Amino acid sequence: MEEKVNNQYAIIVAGGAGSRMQSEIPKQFLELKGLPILMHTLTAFYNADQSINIILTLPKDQIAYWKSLCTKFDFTIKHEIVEGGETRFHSVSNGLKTIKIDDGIVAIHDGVRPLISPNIIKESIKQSKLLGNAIVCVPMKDSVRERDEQGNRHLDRNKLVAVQTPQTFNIKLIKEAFKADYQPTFTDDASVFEANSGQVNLIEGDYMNIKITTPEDLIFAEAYMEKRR
Ligand SMILES: Nc1ccn([C@@H]2O[C@H](COP(=O)(O)OP(=O)(O)OP(=O)(O)O)[C@@H](O)[C@H]2O)c(=O)n1
Ligand SMILES: C[C@](O)(CO)[C@H](O)COP(=O)(O)O
Repeated sequence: MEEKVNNQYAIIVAGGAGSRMQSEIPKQFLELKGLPILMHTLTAFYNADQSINIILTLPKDQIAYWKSLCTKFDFTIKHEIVEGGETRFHSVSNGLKTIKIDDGIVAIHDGVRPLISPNIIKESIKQSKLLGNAIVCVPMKDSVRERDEQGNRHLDRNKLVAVQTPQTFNIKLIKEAFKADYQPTFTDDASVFEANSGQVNLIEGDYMNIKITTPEDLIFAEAYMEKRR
């Protein structure tokens, strides 16, 4: 009998230093409601679909620390650990290299977005299977301006969205896109995909799915988590 290949992957990128958080340990390991941020994130993917193969990128010098946290918190969700790279792009690239199949989907998600809901993960997987990719975003709430050497000008926010993760892709197509040389404008995976002439499909996200970047984000995240419970 032919063996059934599980072709759903998630790359959780947590290879950063968290310099804007200015904490002693990288922000992905800080505790929220008594559990390291990264454990909340991995749990959301596990709750969305237990069959997803989870790949976790970590700074090389933090791998032993993460393993010690897994023991301390008795964290048993299965995942493969991969060394992160110099930038987010390089961490994603390292994760993609460990996926040996082309026929399937991969959801790429920031480790520091622990409030992602399992329902949005499921929708992102469903739409990427139908359309080749699905990029989670939310409508802009603030008024926005563009500025450069010439000055600054109003932009129509009705045409703008704030991009979140997960960003989910057909594995073959995103691997192809990540063969590109790194550009500083590659701040997410959709921009890499688009540069390889890929049409990006947007799906509705959730304002609670914040990226924990600076200290005040921890306060919002705690409050959102409390509300969810
Ligand atoms: N070399 C890098 C840099 C970032 N990331 C990950 O990408 C996500 C989003 O990046 P960001 O919030 O900018 O994290 P940091 O790079 O850690 O933060 P900072 O820029 O403040 O140092 C995080 O989960 C981070 O760990 C990564 O995997 N590898
Ligand atoms: C991928 C991302 O979270 C989408 O909003 C964001 O672009 C990451 O940016 P950062 O420069 O790593 O903070």
